[in-house]
Amino acid sequence: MIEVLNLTKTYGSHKALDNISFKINKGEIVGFLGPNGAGKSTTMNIITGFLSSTEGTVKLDDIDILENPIEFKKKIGYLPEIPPLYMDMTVKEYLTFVCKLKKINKDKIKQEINRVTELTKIKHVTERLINNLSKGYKQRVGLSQALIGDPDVLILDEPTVGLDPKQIIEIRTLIKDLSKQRTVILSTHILSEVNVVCDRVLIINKGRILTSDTVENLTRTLSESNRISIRLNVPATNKENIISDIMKIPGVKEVLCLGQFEKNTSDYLIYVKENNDIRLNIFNMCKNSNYPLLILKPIDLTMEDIFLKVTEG
Ligand SMILES: Nc1ncnc2c1ncn2[C@@H]1O[C@H](COP(=O)(O)OP(=O)(O)OP(=O)(O)O)[C@@H](O)[C@H]1O
Repeated sequence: MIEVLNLTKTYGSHKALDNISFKINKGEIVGFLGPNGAGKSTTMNIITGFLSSTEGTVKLDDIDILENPIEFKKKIGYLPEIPPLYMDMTVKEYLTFVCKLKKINKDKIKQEINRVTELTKIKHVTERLINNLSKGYKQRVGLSQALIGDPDVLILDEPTVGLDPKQIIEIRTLIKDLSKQRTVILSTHILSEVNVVCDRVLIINKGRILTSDTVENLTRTLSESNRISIRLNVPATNKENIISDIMKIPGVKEVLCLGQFEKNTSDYLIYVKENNDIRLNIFNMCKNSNYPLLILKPIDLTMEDIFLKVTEG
């Protein structure tokens, strides 16, 4: 388990982190979110031992980063936003170099490179120059170096930035696979990535942790009302009657006509008071009023909605 305890970091007179504390359990994938300048990189740099804190500490399975920095760092694999690669080395040369830096026993280096390149699925390119690899493959080489020494915790800074959609899916799948054996902290600006990859979200702003919960719980607690969108096979010229019929359903707060997206149809967004499931009522109202119902879809808060609600207070 990682424990961040009362971490404060000041740069001159500027407080970049203001007494933050959080815990991350073994095997969790946690998304670290925050606007620019929130303090994400500062936190990551302290957890990985690149920066020292002004106050507070970080513990990993009871090893304190300040008391035992070498043992602590052995347990952490870090992939910075720009992977630290030497372009004129082959993948094998580079990973051998990283093994030596991480003090892997000389006799075990070949075995270790085999292990990590199998995990990241780059075994077939180990003899190639890093410079000639695609961006997705370079990212896999970066992940491989983070995995050398089999660390318990992986810290990944924007691991999918700049990749094409196919590579993004591949790297996300890889991260999910890797997390089965270890804890992953992922800093990202791509909010949909958090939905797909993470078990939990930590939102930081102005050096303070604002919230830490599962996406599901955040969606539930932050929704002031549920929303349902419907499409009727009735032109928008009838919208006054339709809105008035929908408003008669108990639990409906507000109805907006969104316009026409298909010929002879109209779409409506219905705001419903909390804890009211009105889907059957909508269906029956449509049947009784002869409004053929083409689509009925509950709309959840997106990660963008959650992020804005939390960071804007
Ligand atoms: N070396 C430094 N000297 C002075 N101020 C710094 C230094 N590094 C960061 N800061 C400031 O500390 C605050 C937190 O910065 P940090 O880089 O941790 O934010 P971030 O959340 O990672 O932002 P981004 O998403 O833009 O990378 C910012 O206001 C930043 O300007």
